[in-house]
Amino acid sequence: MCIKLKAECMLTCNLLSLLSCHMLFCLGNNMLILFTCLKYYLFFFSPKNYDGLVVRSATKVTAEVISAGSNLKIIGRAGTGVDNVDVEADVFIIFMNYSFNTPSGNTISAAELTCALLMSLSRHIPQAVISMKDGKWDRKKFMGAELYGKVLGIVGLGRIGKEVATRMQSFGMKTIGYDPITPPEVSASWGVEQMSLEELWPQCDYITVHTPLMPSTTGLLNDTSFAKCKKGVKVVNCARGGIIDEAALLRALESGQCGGAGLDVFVEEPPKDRALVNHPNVISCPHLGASTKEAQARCGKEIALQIVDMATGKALVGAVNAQVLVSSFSPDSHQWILLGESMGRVLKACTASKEPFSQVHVTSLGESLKKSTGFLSSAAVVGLLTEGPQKGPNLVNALPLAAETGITVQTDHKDNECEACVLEVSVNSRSYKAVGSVQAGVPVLLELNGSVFRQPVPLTGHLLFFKAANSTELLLSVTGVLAAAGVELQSYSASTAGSGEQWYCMGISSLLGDIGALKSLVKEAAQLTV
Ligand SMILES: NC(=O)C1=CN([C@@H]2O[C@H](COP(=O)(O)OP(=O)(O)OC[C@H]3O[C@@H](n4cnc5c(N)ncnc54)[C@H](O)[C@@H]3O)[C@@H](O)[C@H]2O)C=CC1
Ligand SMILES: O=C(O)C(=O)COP(=O)(O)O
Repeated sequence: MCIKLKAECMLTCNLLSLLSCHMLFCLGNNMLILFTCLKYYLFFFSPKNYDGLVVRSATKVTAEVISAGSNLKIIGRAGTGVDNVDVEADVFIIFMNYSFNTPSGNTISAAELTCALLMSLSRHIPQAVISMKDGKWDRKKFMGAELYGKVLGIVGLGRIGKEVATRMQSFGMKTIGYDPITPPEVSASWGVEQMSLEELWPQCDYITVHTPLMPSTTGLLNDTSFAKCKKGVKVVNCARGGIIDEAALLRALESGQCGGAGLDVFVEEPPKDRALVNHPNVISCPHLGASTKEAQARCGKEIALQIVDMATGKALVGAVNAQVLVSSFSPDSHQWILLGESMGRVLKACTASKEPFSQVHVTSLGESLKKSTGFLSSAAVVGLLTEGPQKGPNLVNALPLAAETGITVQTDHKDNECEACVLEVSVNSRSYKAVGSVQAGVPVLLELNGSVFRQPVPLTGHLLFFKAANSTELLLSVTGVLAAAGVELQSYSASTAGSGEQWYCMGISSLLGDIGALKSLVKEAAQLTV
């Protein structure tokens, strides 16, 4: 048993050797993780086959991708920015995936590339290289300027901003900066004096941005802020395309307000509009900040360890619903989760009223299920909220989703001798109840709305439930309807004869095309596939 890996694209393969050694030996689960940095991996792989997805920045993990991944439990971002993962698409998605990233793994690499771009801008190195390859010897054209004594403005004083600052200080640059969160005394301890952006713009010879891309940082450098800068200011963007407004930058380059730009990132990658890339004062890279052997090895190792930790129940402090998710990886819990979900589906199908549930009560019975009440209730709510066979709520988002739709979920535990799960729901002040257990590794239904089944009902395959008055003809009539519809009876269980009506459950070869055919024979009927 192991985590199986599928890698897409050569760039991710170098992660793989590290990842595989961690994953293959650490886990007792059978998970399939897809590593991809292909933008359109969906066209090649069906995400529903995977338990996990590990991406770099090029793969856009959209709401569509996430909802197509019905088995998806984890999205790992082997890198810093998570702007390519749509974690806030809607409530079905917010809690669905336990999303990791490896923020410090590529800090040094991104910082070094930033410094390289700053140096290249000051001495026109890339342009000089091209000119030499053209057979020229143009010493005048590439007159540069020292970095020594110049002022570097760093917008965003997080991990990368700090590393850039300390490196550029060794060139004798004065480093000033702005960050709404990093305290000024902290940045001062590594040599960066903080000030407002209004104060910062006019002082800088060079500006480098190191913030995430967010609404508040989109277009941080725009026409207005460029106008406040020193004429000829040089800028570097190794963070995300759009933090420096691309149209404003082009205008500033053309007017000479901006003397040069070093760009590793673009709003559109690769950029279709090549005006910036082709500008003589722009030097650019195809998003290479994290593309070093060391950064990829670190990010690969970190994401692998994070996934292993998650799957083995460690390092989950502060994660929403993490315990539920962890339990879903444990083979022991798996059948109980299936039970909870199946019971939810049975009660939903067998509830005569189609009104929404207002209250759900889940009780775990038996010492060994003491710690299972949480995931049993999530699983039961998944079953209760699932509409048809299509993908709906899942273990992680079920409880928040129930709360949002006004359903109160209560849980309880009782140290009975037997192990069982009791699910009760209220609809319009009527309550419905199911009791189930796992017997010989199979989820079974023991009781439905007060009727105790003589034989536990295995909750697998196609099931037909009906409630009817106890009579000798009933079974013959029902099997007649099944036979007429070409449906085979595979198993049968009746509840103990109470007074009057009883619940029956039949395992059938396929669902009836028209359950209404039973109308004249039974009081209530429902069919479902679990
Ligand atoms: N080119 C590449 O290959 C790479 C790019 N990156 C990008 O670099 C960015 C920064 O990475 P880290 O330094 O590791 O992140 P970080 O989270 O350590 O630092 C970001 C800093 O930006 C600050 N910030 C947020 N809003 C701001 C605003 N309006 N003005 C000024 N500062 C603001 C935050 O307070 C934080 O201190 C990432 O978000 C990522 O998009 C990261 C790695 C590689
Ligand atoms: O870590 C980041 O934020 C990056 O931009 C690096 O992206 P990558 O993993 O190289 O596609």
